[in-house]
Amino acid sequence: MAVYTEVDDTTLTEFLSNYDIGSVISFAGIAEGVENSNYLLRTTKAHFILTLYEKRVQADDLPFFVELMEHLAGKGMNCPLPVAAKDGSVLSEIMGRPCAIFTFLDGTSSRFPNRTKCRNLGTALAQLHINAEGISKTRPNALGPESWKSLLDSVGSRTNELGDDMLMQVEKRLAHITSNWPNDLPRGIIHADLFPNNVLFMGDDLTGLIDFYFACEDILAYDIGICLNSWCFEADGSFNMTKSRALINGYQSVRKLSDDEINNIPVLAAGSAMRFFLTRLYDWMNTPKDALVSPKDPMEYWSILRFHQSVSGPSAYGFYQ
Ligand SMILES: Nc1ncnc2c1ncn2[C@@H]1O[C@H](COP(=O)(O)OP(=O)(O)O)[C@@H](O)[C@H]1O
Ligand SMILES: N[C@@H](CCOP(=O)(O)O)C(=O)O
Repeated sequence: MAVYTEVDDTTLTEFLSNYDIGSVISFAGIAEGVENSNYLLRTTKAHFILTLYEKRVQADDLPFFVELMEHLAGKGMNCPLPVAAKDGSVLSEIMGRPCAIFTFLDGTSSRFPNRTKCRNLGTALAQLHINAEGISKTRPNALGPESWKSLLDSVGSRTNELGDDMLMQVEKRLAHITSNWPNDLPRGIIHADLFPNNVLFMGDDLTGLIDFYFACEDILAYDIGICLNSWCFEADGSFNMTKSRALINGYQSVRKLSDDEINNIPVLAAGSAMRFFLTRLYDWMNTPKDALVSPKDPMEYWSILRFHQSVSGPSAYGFYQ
């Protein structure tokens, strides 16, 4: 379960005395998630989420994430709002970790979202891209293409534990992606981790976007690649073009893609698959066997990557049909 840092009752009570959010009814660690520790905090006033930042989140980036969530919520998007303490601050510290309290969003995530949810996700993604314009802070993508080679090198020959010649194969595919990477597509703030577990629904209605801790400035259409990979592949590894078309149509109902963006979808989706393959590979090799959180399978993203490098063009995703 994703609770890396336990919070004891005395520390919690002292911490909450800085907020005007009612008295605690219950406080429990949340099993989902892999990056941070999250607690569901129920008080006499409302439900909240207490997040303690762990692993990949840099404390210096927190003001950007907080501004982004406040900015998007201000534009009417359903994303968590940071809750200010009595002194007006939203970022704090507990058990030696940076932390913040957020509003709780209703809804549940789906492991295998249907076509309607895919369309609604596409619409929300485009709204996020447009609504994020104008925020004052920015953040480069710490996990962008220029970071991939050093991530792979940090695992090195242990990559071959995944299969014969795996290191060489990854290097070859990585070189192919980076040498074809587009550098003149529209850029903006992207979510960069909008997997189904980070999107909440009631029925098929999208009720919330969460987990903005990989958000950064990058190619907008790269975010579509991330979503195609995490929303449109079935449990058996097959690509579902009906879902892909729905996602893309939802996106384009808000923000039209240029031909240049569309033609680059295969390489952007392959790059996204490479990024998640590499972080999963790193975690696979570096997570202690007795850790509370199980690392995710890198090979799932290897097979997704191979799909994108085998397609003949954007029609494989439902474009121009
Ligand atoms: N604001 C929120 N409202 C409702 N549930 C939330 C909220 N933030 C987090 N959660 C719950 O906590 C889980 C883990 O959160 P997440 O941000 O994905 O963690 P991590 O950053 O560790 O991946 C989510 O799957 C969701 O169940
Ligand atoms: N989505 C990433 C891992 C990050 O997990 P999250 O719970 O923060 O979305 C992956 O699947 O590799």
